[in-house]
Amino acid sequence: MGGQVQQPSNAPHYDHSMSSYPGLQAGDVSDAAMARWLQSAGLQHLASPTASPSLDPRHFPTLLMQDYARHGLQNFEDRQKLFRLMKSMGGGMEPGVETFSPLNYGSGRRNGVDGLLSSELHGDIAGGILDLHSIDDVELLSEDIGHEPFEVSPFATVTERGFKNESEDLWLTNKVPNNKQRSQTENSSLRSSSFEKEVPAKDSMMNLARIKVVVRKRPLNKKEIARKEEDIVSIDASGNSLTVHEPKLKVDLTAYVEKHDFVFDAVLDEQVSNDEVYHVTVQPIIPTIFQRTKATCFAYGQTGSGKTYTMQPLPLRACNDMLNLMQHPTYRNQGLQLWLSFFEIYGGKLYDLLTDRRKLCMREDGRQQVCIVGLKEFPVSDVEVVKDYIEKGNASRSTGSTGANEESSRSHAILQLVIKKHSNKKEDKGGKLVGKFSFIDLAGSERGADTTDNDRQTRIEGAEINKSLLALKECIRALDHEQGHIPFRGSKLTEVLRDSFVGDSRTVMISCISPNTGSCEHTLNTLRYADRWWLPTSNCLSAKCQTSSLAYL
Ligand SMILES: Nc1ncnc2c1ncn2[C@@H]1O[C@H](COP(=O)(O)OP(=O)(O)OP(=O)(O)O)[C@@H](O)[C@H]1O
Repeated sequence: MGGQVQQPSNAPHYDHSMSSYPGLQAGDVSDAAMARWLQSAGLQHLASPTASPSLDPRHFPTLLMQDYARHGLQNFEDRQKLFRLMKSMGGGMEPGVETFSPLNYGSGRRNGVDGLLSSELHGDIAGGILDLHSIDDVELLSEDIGHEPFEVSPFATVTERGFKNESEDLWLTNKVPNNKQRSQTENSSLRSSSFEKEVPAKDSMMNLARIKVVVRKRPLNKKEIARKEEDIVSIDASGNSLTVHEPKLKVDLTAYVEKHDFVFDAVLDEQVSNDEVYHVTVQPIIPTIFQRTKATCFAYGQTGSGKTYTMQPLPLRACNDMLNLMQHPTYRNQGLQLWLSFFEIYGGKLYDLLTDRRKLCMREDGRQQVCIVGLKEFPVSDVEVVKDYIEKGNASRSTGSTGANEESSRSHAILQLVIKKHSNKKEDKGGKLVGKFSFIDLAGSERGADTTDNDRQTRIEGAEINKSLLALKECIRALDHEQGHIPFRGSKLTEVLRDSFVGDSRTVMISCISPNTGSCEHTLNTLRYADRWWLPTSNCLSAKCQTSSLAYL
């Protein structure tokens, strides 16, 4: 995979200043030159009028970004070639294969494809693709809140300057903060909450991408450094692309490095703090929870790649922001209450992590709403209490030792924060659901393949985990393709998550990766898993949709 694509000497030169899109305009390049250029990347069939009658090669660079899915570029290898070709158009692209020399790639920053991908294109990646069903099990807040709650807010102007600039912009533009922004967001997190005095405008809330994929790279750990392992993951200065430098051997045993490029909504390097992860991923979604949204944040990745490290602080911060937002005049007298529950899926069964691992039962009601019978919800009005719940729940998780992590999670842990609206009426026993945020620390992605796991129980666990991760991917893909049938029943995990994917939902996936040479294969698998969520569909052709569709190997 990822073979070398050399830009031929007769390749057309693209003047990036020519248009808003940094490509050429129709007619600038002859068909023959374009054909040769495509041929050089193994994409000659795209230049052939018979292969794709409606594709005019002269428009090709523009189409790459805007319409390629319509023109048969769904083939995985073609997309890979296309991506490399585009990257070579961006200039400064090194050949895909380089002679291997031991060096630390992780510390270097490289020019990537950012010049090709406008900030606009980085935005609302998959708008609408999950909005298949509307659900009616949620309680709308009163008219003035449910419809235009923020227009009359005296804080609206402040919001434009405050919230939007600090957090939402990071979300919308998919930029990882630079050092200056980092210190600003760090400071903002030290203020107890961005939402204390500010509520974002409804429009800006609803403009948030429905799905966001963020990659987080952890630093090399002591063992890896002691083994003199290399850091083989370099992150581009643009903050949304990375390169994996895979060490390989030729048949004649010559060492070389194969480069694999990926583009995501955001890529966070090893220096990024948990606070920054929160600002980039979860924080912008918090206000939407008050607008009947169901949000989900996953951490996916190999054992020991930092999923738990990444996920643990997020609900705590989210609680803090939610509680602060509840105190805002807009919501203060609405009878809202925050509830917390924490359970795990282990071996296809559900256990309550806050009530001594009591076994739970999942049921569907007549409206196909998921209900976890026996799951205890705790009211939350103080962040300190949440800390205790998280610690208690994590201590109850099924863990074991693997080759990669001594305290490895063997289950999917799901912490849910639910906002309910309570009335004084007698018949209002449990309150009506307003919105929900699920935080999911998935079990290690490679559990079935860890060769040091040689006891039967661990292998069975691994098989179950792999099954559920596959099911999760299938569901997202089905939703993405707007297929009528969503295979939620493929695993307990997807059944439980069913209501979080339909209706007005927001999903953030944080792919955690280990940077060491020994994890290269798992790292590539993690990045491919995250990427393949984004297969382009005919209904997902907005310009903003294309960026992530190009994030593949
Ligand atoms: N970004 C990071 N910065 C510093 N240390 C980290 C980072 N990410 C992970 N670690 C450390 O790496 C180790 C493994 O992390 P963690 O337990 O979160 O992995 P995991 O992906 O949850 O593993 P598993 O799937 O086996 O549970 C921990 O000791 C953790 O503190």
